Amino acid sequence: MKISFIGSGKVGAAVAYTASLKGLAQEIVLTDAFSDKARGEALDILQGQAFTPQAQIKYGDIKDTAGSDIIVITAGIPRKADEPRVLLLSRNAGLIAGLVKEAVLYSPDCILFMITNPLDVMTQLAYQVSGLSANRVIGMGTVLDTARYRSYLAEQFGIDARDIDAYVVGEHGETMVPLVSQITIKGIPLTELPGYESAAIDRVCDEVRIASGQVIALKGGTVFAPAASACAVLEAIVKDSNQILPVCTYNSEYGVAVSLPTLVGRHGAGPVLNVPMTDCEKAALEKSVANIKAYVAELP
Ligand SMILES: NC(=O)c1ccc[n+]([C@@H]2O[C@H](COP(=O)([O-])OP(=O)(O)OC[C@H]3O[C@@H](n4cnc5c(N)ncnc54)[C@H](O)[C@@H]3O)[C@@H](O)[C@H]2O)c1
Repeated sequence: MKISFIGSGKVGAAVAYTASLKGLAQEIVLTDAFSDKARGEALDILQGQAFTPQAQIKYGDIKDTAGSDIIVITAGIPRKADEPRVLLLSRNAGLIAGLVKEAVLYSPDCILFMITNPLDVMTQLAYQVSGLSANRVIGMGTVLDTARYRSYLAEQFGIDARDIDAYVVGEHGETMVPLVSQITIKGIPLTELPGYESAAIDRVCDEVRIASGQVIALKGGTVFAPAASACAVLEAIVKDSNQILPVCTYNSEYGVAVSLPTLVGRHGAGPVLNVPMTDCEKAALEKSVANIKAYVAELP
């Protein structure tokens, strides 16, 4: 398994490091517009190899990514705490279209894993310009928002986050939809928990919506939770586990890339699974999809 990173900034480097700790690849290639950055991050990971799973850790340019099984796109300009992710659209669209086309030339059989924001628009763009089938262009989507949702619910109710089934769907952005009606803990409805109160869920949903901005304001960027979330997706692909993750893929029903619970395995993503929703949640998802479509319409 060869995993290459286009962009070795804060997130790219952290995902590569986490992937190396999990032993997800035999070969990891780091690239960046600033080649010294890629080289520095690769050497830093390499120098810990005496105590981590063995892999070839390399740096280079796009040619060195040739024959990759997975290409992770983390290049681009991140947002500031008070900026919406969509502000990055004009900054990142041209850059990402060029990088995706070039990467696929060298790795025509790859799975593209998009992390650059605005995530949904960049996933749609990558699908359009790559020529790859929809199942091979996967955005991190609301996997990170879902991780935050489960983590905050776990903290609120004093339970293990891994026991919680709860999803955030829709846009990885302001109109994300934390699904409240279907939250279960190992199959038991959340409403059965001692101490359950609906106001607490509302507070958690509000916290999830502002979670990213809060971390960016405090430390300049989100790094560890994105790395854990990205590696959950990479692991599902590498281990062909058919795990259900709310990744972002082009959805023919909606006509745009959007995040919904989806099976993820060695073939990539799909099929998308039907999650029961209340009328209110369905309406919020429709609004979120409309928002993504409006942004996609702004693509040059
Ligand atoms: N989808 C998510 O859940 C999620 C989470 C966190 C961050 N992000 C996004 O990931 C992206 C990266 O964030 P970051 O914090 O690592 O930013 P960063 O500024 O630390 O890293 C970006 C890197 O991209 C590189 N780069 C720029 N142009 C390039 C090019 N043409 N070729 C190769 N490399 C190039 C830069 O040199 C830099 O090292 C941003 O768009 C950010 O918003 C997404």
